[in-house]
Amino acid sequence: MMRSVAGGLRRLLAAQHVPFRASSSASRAMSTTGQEPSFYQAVEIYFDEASALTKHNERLLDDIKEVDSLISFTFSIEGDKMDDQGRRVLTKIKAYRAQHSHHRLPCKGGIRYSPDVDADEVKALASLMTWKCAVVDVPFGGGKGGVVIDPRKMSERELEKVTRAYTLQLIRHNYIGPGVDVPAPDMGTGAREMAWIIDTYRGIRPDDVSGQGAVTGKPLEMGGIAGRTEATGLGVYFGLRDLCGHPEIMEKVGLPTGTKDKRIVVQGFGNVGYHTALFFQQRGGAHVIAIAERDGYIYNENGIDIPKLKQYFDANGSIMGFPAAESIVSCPRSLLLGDSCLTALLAVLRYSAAFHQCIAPLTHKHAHPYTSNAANGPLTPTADTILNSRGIVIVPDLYLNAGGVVVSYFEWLKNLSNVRFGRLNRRFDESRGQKIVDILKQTGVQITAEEENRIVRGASERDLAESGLEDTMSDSLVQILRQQAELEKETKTNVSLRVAAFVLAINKVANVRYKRGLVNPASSAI
Ligand SMILES: NC(=O)C1=CN([C@@H]2O[C@H](COP(=O)(O)OP(=O)(O)OC[C@H]3O[C@@H](n4cnc5c(N)ncnc54)[C@H](OP(=O)(O)O)[C@@H]3O)[C@@H](O)[C@H]2O)C=CC1
Ligand SMILES: O=C(O)CCC(=O)C(=O)O
Repeated sequence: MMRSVAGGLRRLLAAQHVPFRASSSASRAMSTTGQEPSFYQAVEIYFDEASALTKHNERLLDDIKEVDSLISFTFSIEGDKMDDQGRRVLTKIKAYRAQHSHHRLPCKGGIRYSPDVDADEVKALASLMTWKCAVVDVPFGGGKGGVVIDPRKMSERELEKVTRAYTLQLIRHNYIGPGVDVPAPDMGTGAREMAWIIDTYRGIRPDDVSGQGAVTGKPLEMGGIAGRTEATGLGVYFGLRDLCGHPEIMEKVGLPTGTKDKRIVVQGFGNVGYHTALFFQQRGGAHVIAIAERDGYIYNENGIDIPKLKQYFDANGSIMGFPAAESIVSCPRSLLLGDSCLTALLAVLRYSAAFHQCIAPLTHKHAHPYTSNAANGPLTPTADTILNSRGIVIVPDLYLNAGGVVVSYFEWLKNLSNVRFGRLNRRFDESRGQKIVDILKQTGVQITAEEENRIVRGASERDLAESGLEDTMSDSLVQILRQQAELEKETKTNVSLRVAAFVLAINKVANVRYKRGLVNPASSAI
C-alpha cells in the first residue's frame, strides 16, 4: 500500500488550526501558513514526506514516528553567588532526556547545554538520532538530552555540579546505562562533561562490568576512544569529499570533481565547525573563505589558516579581530550571501525561522551549489523548499554529521570488551609486515624507507577508528544514492538526498520491527 503524506500532515495542521491543502510537498503546504512548524513538527513532516514513498503499513509508520519516552525534571544546585546572609544561592535547573526509539537498545545521543533547550527540541533531536543511526548502520535507538542552562555564564565548578546532578537524575529514572541509554557530547558539552558523567555513574554502579560504556565521548583516560573529538568533523569531510568525487553529481552543479581549491563558508566554529574546516583545508586542499560565529564573521578570499585561527580563538574567546582576515560585525547569517562557494556548511545554526527569513530568500541561485547540514536540523521545511527549488543540493544532517555517533559506537564496543582496539594484533601485524619486507628485500625488490614503514606499521586505535568511520561514511553515501536512484525511477521525479536518507532509515527501522515479529507486513494491523 502506498501511504500518503496526508494523514500525518493533516493532523499536524489541524492541531495548528490550519486548513489542510493537499500538496506534493509537505513543506510547501506548511509554508502557505506563513508560520514555521516547530522543530519536532518539522522532523515529523520530513518523516511523513519520506514515509509516503515507502510501502509500509500506516500504523507501523505512525508507531515508529512517535517518541517512545520523554522525561523532564528539575533539580537545584548551589551556585557560586552568595546571598546577603552568606549562603550560596540555589539555582533551579530544568532538564530533559528523550528516547525516540526502543526498537534497538541502548538509545544513543548527545546532551545539549543551552538556554533554548525545550521538550520540543529534545524530541526532535532524539528522533533525528534514530534515523541517523539507521542510515549509518549503528545498531542503536535514538536519544537526546538537554539541560536548560547557558554554559558560558557558569563557572567550571557550577557546570560540574549541574552535570553530576543531571546524571544522578538519569540514574534514578533508569535513563542511563550501557544497555539502556548512552549519552555523548552535543552543543555546549564535550569530553570534560562526559568525564563527570562517567565518574558519577561509576560511583553509583561500581560493579557494572560494562559501566564505562554508559557514556561516550569521554577523555581517553576515562575509557574514551582516540579520534572521537574530531569524529563528527572528519565524518562531514569524508561525506562531502565522496559527494564531490562523483562526476555526474558535480556535473549537475557545474563544478569539477574533488575538494581541491574549492571554496567553502562555515557557520559555527565549535567542535564540528572547527574540525570540518580543518580537514577541508588540510586533507581536502580547500579554501575556507569565511567563518561565522555568534558575534560576527571573518572573511579572507584566499582562505583562512584554520590552526592559526583556532589558536587565536582559544586565546581570545572570539574569532573577531583575527589579524589574517577581515572581521565583519553583523548578522552572521549574512555571510551566506557572499561569493560563489562550493558549500555553505551549517555547523551550529539551530532550527529557526530566522534561516528562512535571513538566508533562504536571498541566497543567489547557484551561489553555493551545496548547503551542508553539519548541525542538527538547521533548516526549516520552508528554507529547505526554497533552497531545493533553486537547485541547491542539501546534504542532510542525518547522514552528514553521523561521524560522531559512528565513533561513539566504536567507543562503546571498546568499553564492552574492556580492551583498546589494536592491542591484541598490532605487534603481530607488524612482525608479519616485517617478514614480508625482509622477503621482498632478499629477492632484490627495492623498497624505500617510507614504503617499508607503510607495510610494517600496525594500526593504532586512532587508525582503526578513522578507517571504520571512513568506510561507514562512504558506504552509507552509496546506500543513499542508490535509494535516491531507485525512488527517482519509481516516482519519475527528482528526490532529494534528505528524502532518500529518510526512506533508507525508515525501511531499516521498519524491517527490524517486522523481524522482531511484532508486526505482520502483510496485515493492515500492527
Ligand atoms: N559534537 C558532536 O559530536 C556533534 C554535534 N552535532 C551538531 O553540530 C552542531 C554544533 O555542535 P558542536 O560543534 O558540538 O557545538 P559547540 O558547542 O562545540 O560549538 C558551537 C559553536 O557555535 C557558536 N555559535 C553559537 N551560536 C552561534 C550563531 N548563532 N552563529 C554562529 N556561531 C554560533 C558557539 O559559540 P558560543 O560558545 O559563544 O555559544 C560555539 O563556538 C549542533 O547542531 C550539534 O547538535 C551533530 C553531531 C555530533
Ligand atoms: O556520539 C553520539 O552518541 C551522539 C552524537 C550526537 O548527539 C549527534 O549525532 O547528534
